[in-house]
Amino acid sequence: MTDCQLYLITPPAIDNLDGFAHLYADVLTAGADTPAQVACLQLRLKDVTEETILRAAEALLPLCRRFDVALLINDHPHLARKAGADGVHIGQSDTPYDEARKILGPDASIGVTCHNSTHLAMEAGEAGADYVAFGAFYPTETKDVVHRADPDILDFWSRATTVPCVAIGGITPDNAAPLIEAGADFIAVSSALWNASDGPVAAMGRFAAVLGPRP
Ligand SMILES: Cc1ncc(COP(=O)(O)OP(=O)(O)O)c(N)n1
Ligand SMILES: Cc1nc(C(=O)O)sc1CCOP(=O)(O)O
Ligand SMILES: [Mg+2]
Repeated sequence: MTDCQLYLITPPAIDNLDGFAHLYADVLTAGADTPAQVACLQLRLKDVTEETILRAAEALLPLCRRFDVALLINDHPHLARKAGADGVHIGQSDTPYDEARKILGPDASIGVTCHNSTHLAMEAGEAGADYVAFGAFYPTETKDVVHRADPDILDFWSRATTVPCVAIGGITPDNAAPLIEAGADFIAVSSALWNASDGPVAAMGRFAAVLGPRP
């Protein structure tokens, strides 16, 4: 039994926004009322203009609202605010937490990358982060990762604090179980869903099976 939920991350490029929005709606429909119900979507577009990010947010936000999914924007607190998104995810080299909080206000969700460091996570948690993210747990082609994390950090973190933790990096339906068992509150997934050979909806079904029944 788990209350771990799915945290989806968009592909780094979306060529056909209408097509992607339809696919996203299908994924959310497949996940609705299942254990894998999606808690969050992070819009993570790289090497695109601010206008492109805002247009994507505008297309995806109504679907997020309809299915009660939080929309977070990667890297850009100003764009998150402009888009009316629920918050931002920032890394260690992005806008500092305090500045992001000033831009977004007290009600926004702000998540912080903490690699494999409980020290970074303590700093983020004490500053007020809504979640901390550990990774990469497995090899990934979505991003060049420097830091690798071990499930033990999830176990330690979930016993020691009440700040939610996200596990990220190469997570698939086949390798997610140790992270869920170790205490991840969310598993963040990109390529295992969007690039699944039998399609994202089928992959959603496999994540639902791994997450098991809700408590
Ligand atoms: C949930 C989650 N965790 C970690 C990251 C990585 O953030 P960052 O280190 O800023 O790297 P980029 O994603 O910006 O390339 C994330 N995006 N989401
Ligand atoms: C965006 C990102 N950040 C990571 C980190 O370790 O901080 S790993 C990663 C890629 C996540 O995509 P996939 O599920 O395709 O591996
Ligand atoms: Mg970043």
